Amino acid sequence: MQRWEEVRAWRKAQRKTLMAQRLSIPRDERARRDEAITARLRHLLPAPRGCIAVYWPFKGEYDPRPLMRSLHDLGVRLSLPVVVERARPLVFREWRPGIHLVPGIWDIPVPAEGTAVLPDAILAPVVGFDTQGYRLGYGGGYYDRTLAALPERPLVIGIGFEPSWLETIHPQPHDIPMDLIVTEQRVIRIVDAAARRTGGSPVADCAVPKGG
Ligand SMILES: Nc1nc2c(c(=O)[nH]1)N(C=O)[C@@H](CNc1ccc(C(=O)N[C@@H](CCC(=O)O)C(=O)O)cc1)CN2
Ligand SMILES: Nc1ncnc2c1ncn2[C@@H]1O[C@H](COP(=O)(O)OP(=O)(O)OP(=O)(O)O)[C@@H](O)[C@H]1O
Repeated sequence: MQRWEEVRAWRKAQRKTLMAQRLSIPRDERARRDEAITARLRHLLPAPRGCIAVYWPFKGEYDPRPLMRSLHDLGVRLSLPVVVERARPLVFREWRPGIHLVPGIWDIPVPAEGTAVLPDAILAPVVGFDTQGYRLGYGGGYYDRTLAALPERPLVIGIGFEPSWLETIHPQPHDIPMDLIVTEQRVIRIVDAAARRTGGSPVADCAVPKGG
């Protein structure tokens, strides 16, 4: 599959299947999977500094709200994505427990106001992910556009349930691979994500000590 029209139609069908599958997970089973993901993320994200972009869950995504509260208590600065303009990069606005949220695009709650922050790490909910670390989202291209526009590359952590795996999403030039994928069963590090993202080699990304 090469042509974008073909890939786009295929992705649309995959989204439909994966989302229906996700929404059919029974409530107690979902709670178990959510807890397992929360436990993994607590191990991965202990730093009481830095700024992490999270999200307000909808359509059966992993619910990061318990994690958000505990990270906040640890002193981590959190932010939520806001679509300020269609087909433009996302803006991340600071979130703290109790702040005023208003319905954004698709009625997803977003901070009513607040300054834009640049996250060091982004938790990105996925509809699907593939064996090379590429993300299938809702078709808006928002995360890809945002990553392409950010001045510095944050760590991108894709979050989803095990049945969201796809062999390939048929990556296109605009698709940016994630660094880590966390599911209820495992954490997968995408070894060459950074290299594929910049088009360089992994070696070129390493700091080389001067004079030796
Ligand atoms: N919880 C959560 N919040 C999130 C995201 C997310 O994935 N999860 N987003 C992550 O991106 C952003 C919202 N994403 C959106 C993605 C697509 C469309 C949208 O309008 N889609 C078109 C279909 C496009 C196409 O198929 O060509 C539509 O529904 O008409 C809207 C919002 C920001 N907030
Ligand atoms: N950096 C970019 N600049 C301009 N357009 C982009 C960029 N990244 C993605 N797009 C466009 O956005 C659309 C994204 O489609 P794609 O199937 O990759 O979305 P997605 O990753 O599933 O969506 P989302 O990230 O919103 O959940 C495509 O039409 C693509 O051309």
